Amino acid sequence: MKIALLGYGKMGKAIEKIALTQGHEIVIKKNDHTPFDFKGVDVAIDFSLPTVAVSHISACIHAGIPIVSGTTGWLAHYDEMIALCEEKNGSFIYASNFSIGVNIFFEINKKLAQYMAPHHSYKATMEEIHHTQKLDAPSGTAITLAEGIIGASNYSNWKNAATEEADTIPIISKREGTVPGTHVVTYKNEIDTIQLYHEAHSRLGFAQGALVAALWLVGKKGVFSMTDVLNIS
Ligand SMILES: NC(=O)C1=CN([C@@H]2O[C@H](COP(=O)(O)OP(=O)(O)OC[C@H]3O[C@@H](n4cnc5c(N)ncnc54)[C@H](O)[C@@H]3O)[C@@H](O)[C@H]2O)C=CC1
Ligand SMILES: O=C(O)C1=N[C@H](C(=O)O)C[C@H](O)C1
Repeated sequence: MKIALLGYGKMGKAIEKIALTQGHEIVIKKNDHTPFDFKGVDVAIDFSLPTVAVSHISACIHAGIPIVSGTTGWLAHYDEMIALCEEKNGSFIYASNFSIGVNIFFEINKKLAQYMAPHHSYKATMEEIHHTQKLDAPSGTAITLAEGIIGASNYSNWKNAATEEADTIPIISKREGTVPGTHVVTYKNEIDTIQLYHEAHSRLGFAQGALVAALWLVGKKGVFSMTDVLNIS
């Protein structure tokens, strides 16, 4: 496959490394606002900036190029991109986290939230730890985890702060060194504590998952998610 990397930073480079070993070709490495041309591109993968992702997704959909985006922090425009993809009969996947481990974690998180829902004495909290270069907070993964709990319980909001509000999940964000990504979901009452913990050891899982998703998307039309790609849930 001929792949366009829209954003050639830590993730773009990690994806390139795997793609080349599998015989794919990187035909675009876009790292700034310089205009580019999609000629000969089979699929595009966007890992750029929260302020840039929407222009990448929109350009790909208009050009009829399947687009996988892992950039976080632009979700205020998600519904707009879905509508555009449907209108133009495009091909689009967004995932806050492409690793298989985290996508399994997402499913367990939803199931645990269902079990915990009747037990009001437990308070849910979340912590995410990432490297100091990360621009957005909370992480996209933490937002997906919070939405998973909200969809299966009496919680109706999340807040990126410590809060005692009964209907709100507090998400604490920490930025430390080069941490690739750690997420912890905790339920606690006076009697005990239950925790779900995921720690990425490197960016390999994110990069592998994004490449799998990109190859899967070629030839398909519509808006998809990692649950479609991995056939889980
Ligand atoms: N969904 C997932 O599994 C994962 C998502 N991410 C997200 O992906 C995004 C990128 O992460 P990293 O690669 O670690 O960041 P990074 O900062 O290493 O790379 C971003 C790159 O975008 C480039 N860029 C800036 N302006 C641009 C423009 N106009 N067009 C194209 N590229 C431009 C920068 O020069 C930089 O090289 C972040 O939003 C991060 O949260 C990161 C890891 C996994
Ligand atoms: O910025 C990162 O590095 C990561 N971002 C994603 C997120 O915001 O959840 C995924 C992963 O945790 C790494």
